[in-house]
Amino acid sequence: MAPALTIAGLSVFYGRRAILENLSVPALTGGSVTALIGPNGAGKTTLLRALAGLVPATGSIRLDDVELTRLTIAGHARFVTYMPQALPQRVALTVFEATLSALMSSREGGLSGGGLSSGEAQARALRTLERLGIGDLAMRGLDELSGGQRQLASLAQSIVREPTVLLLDEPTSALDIHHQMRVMQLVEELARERSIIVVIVLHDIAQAARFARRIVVLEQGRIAADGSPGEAITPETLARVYRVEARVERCARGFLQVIVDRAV
Ligand SMILES: Nc1ncnc2c1ncn2[C@@H]1O[C@H](COP(=O)(O)OP(=O)(O)OP(=O)(O)O)[C@@H](O)[C@H]1O
Repeated sequence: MAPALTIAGLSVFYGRRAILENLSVPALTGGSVTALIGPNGAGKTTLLRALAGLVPATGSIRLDDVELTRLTIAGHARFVTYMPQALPQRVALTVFEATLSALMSSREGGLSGGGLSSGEAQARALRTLERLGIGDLAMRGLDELSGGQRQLASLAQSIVREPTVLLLDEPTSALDIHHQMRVMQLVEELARERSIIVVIVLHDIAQAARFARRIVVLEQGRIAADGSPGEAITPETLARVYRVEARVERCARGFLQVIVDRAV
């Protein structure tokens, strides 16, 4: 059965300020992508960090029978991989070495790489780079990559682990359109193939609608909409949450398109 992640009554404070207050999200299930969207400062990164166990939170985050809020950071890492927006990758490793070492550390932590031989682990690391279209960067140093290439290398390190829950914070923000599509296609395929629960923060609403089966719209730490792209992305929601006048239309292939006319 596909895994399910359920958030109930979740609160996160920075100092005395509530960033998320009593937030509940019905089960996010493995096998498809959920996009988390919303304006700057809405609390999207804070929510991902709470799910990854990186900020203190009260309330409940259940992954099937496991209460994640009771686990240590290392305990979280057995189930959850989080790719942050900022990429601290000025380290003296090649792209291949960094990908392999992410996979090996996940093996120690009990993730899906657990039963792999070192040959199989190397093959999986290379296959991940190839699926992301960066096989040619395998032997390049992380410290000699462009911003977009570094983002792709960082993604490789997250997805190679094939965690139960994959949290990606704006993973396509530095990428050209070819690589944006490639990443989103791969993430969607991996979710389906491995029943991974993928939660991805995106600012590109059309991209979110194209690849996510479910969209959660966050506004000032609260859920403003939650549903299929057609349910969650409406001119009314966009006006209320983003303060824009926008049209939501379907292209010839049936995908939602958002045409923003002006900020209001
Ligand atoms: N370390 C921190 N200390 C205090 N306040 C913080 C901290 N990190 C974030 N915040 C505040 O928490 C709120 C939510 O921030 P968060 O980064 O979660 O928003 P976001 O939705 O991811 O925004 P963006 O789209 O701009 O990345 C913001 O008001 C921000 O100023």
